[in-house]
Amino acid sequence: ELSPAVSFALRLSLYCVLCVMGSLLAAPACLLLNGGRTVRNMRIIKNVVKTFKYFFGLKFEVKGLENFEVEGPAIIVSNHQSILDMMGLMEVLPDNCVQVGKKELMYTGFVGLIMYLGGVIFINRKSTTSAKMVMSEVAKTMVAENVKVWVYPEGTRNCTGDFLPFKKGAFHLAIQAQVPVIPVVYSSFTSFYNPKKKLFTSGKIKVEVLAPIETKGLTSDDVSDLTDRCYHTMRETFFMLSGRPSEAKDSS
Ligand SMILES: CCCCCC/C=C\CCCCCCCCCC(=O)SCCNC(=O)CCNC(=O)[C@H](O)C(C)(C)COP(=O)(O)OP(=O)(O)OC[C@H]1O[C@@H](n2cnc3c(N)ncnc32)[C@H](O)[C@@H]1OP(=O)(O)O
Ligand SMILES: CCCCCCCC/C=C\CCCCCCCC(=O)OC[C@@H](O)COP(=O)(O)O
Repeated sequence: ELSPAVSFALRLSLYCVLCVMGSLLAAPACLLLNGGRTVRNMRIIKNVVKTFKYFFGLKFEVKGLENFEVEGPAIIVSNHQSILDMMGLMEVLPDNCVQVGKKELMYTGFVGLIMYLGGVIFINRKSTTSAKMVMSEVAKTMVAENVKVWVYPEGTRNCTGDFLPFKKGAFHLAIQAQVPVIPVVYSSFTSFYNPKKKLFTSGKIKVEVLAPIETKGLTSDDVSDLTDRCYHTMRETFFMLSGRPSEAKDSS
């Protein structure tokens, strides 16, 4: 038996190797089949990434996939615990959906290349003005091109077993484009993955796609309310899926 710390390092290294090799494999396929940067490449990327879970003994239990079947574009928001989230993302990713990511990810070699080819929208988190400009451009193109956009509203990875406060960008975007918000919640990883404790074992992740929240008729005045509503609904679902009592329940 390997010690947990050695096992942690090996398994995380394997994840990185899989990501790089997967990207090496998928990039030519993306270029040959679809000719360049397009959301259609996400199907190829998704099929490659969906095999990764078997290497780590991870199981996904998904509920509510039918909630993705909205007419036209939407903003999908979900909690962000770790770089492993990429597997959970690809497990449920609907067609025609791109993600918002920090621009540093573009410079990770082949992995950055595959994100670029898949149509990932890169934002500069150090410049609010430029991030907002990119996002309002997205509000226009997502409607014109019938694309869904996946945003991690916590804005950074957070594996503490609770949520960080939500940033409002995703909700501005939904209201500007007048498209529904579809929340997706992943149960806590803390029982099988904890980088601080050097823990990474096999495990089960519960995923729930929640009912779409309409934004038709809402204005910029409603952004805070919409953000709060999503935050509370998702956090309550998170505690429920993670098998812990909900604080939110007590107060409502
Ligand atoms: C084949 C094998 C392959 C293997 C590898 C494959 C790899 C990949 C395949 C693809 C997978 C890709 C996965 C990518 C995942 C990446 C995840 C990330 O990188 S998460 C980090 C980046 N994402 C985010 O940060 C999104 C969430 N953040 C926001 O929404 C933010 O609000 C912001 C970024 C837009 C701005 O942030 P910040 O500068 O911190 O400022 P704020 O405090 O949030 O806002 C300041 C005020 O501005 C208002 N605001 C925000 N947005 C808008 C807007 N669009 N219009 C108008 N106003 C806006 C906001 O409300 C604030 O005002 P206030 O008065 O305080 O309300
Ligand atoms: C030439 C450079 C070579 C570098 C090679 C790097 C290879 C990287 C390999 C595997 C990494 C897998 C990346 C999967 C994508 C997951 C994206 C992600 O989850 O990014 C974190 C980001 O959301 C939040 O950032 P912070 O938590 O604020 O930080």
